[in-house]
Amino acid sequence: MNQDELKQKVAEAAIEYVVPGTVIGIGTGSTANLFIDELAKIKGKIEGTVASSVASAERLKGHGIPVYELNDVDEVSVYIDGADEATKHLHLIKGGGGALTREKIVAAVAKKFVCIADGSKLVDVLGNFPLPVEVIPMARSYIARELTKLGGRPELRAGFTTDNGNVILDVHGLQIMEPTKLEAQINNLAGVVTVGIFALRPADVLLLGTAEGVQTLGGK
Ligand SMILES: O=C[C@H](O)[C@H](O)[C@H](O)COP(=O)(O)O
Repeated sequence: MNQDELKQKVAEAAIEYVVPGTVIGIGTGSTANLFIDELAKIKGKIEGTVASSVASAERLKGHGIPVYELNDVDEVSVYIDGADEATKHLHLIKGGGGALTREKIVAAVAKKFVCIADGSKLVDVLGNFPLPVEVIPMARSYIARELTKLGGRPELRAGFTTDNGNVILDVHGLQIMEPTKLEAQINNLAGVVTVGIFALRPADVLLLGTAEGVQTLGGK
């Protein structure tokens, strides 16, 4: 099976985690898009969704699936989203598509976070994938200097603005041995909106698409 077929398998498997009659949190990216297409087949069974990006909201609406503002819902039963890297501890790097801030917010609200990814995303140590950091534009140079002090090589994502009007620094060359510590450290820099490490609030379940089938890591 190729990577797209593996993504399709985990998108299908994630349907099992949809809680009928509730609001579902929806991630961003190619794997989340496949999940949205699967969700469309059972859209009558859910109350609606909250989306972590404008792009996902548009795709959901295109399927006729209700999309609510997060501020208008009391509860998100489950958040389903992809990742750029994941460990067996369910720590993640996210933000390859630039949606990390809204993703972290919806993940924080959700009772359960189900991460869906093809098996190539599983790593022993996070950091081979350049770590996305969303930054307020006026703080870009300062934050780049601070990230360099932490051992990384930040690169501005050229020509890209987030849904929140900010820029992304992609940090190369990090070996993230202590994800929770680095997440807190980078989040504490004035001007950082969000760092793409998801370790303080890791996934609860990781569904990995492999040639042998869908593997489940973490709780049910
Ligand atoms: O900002 C984008 C998100 O964090 C995505 O979940 C991540 O980049 C993985 O995307 P894909 O499913 O396309 O590999």
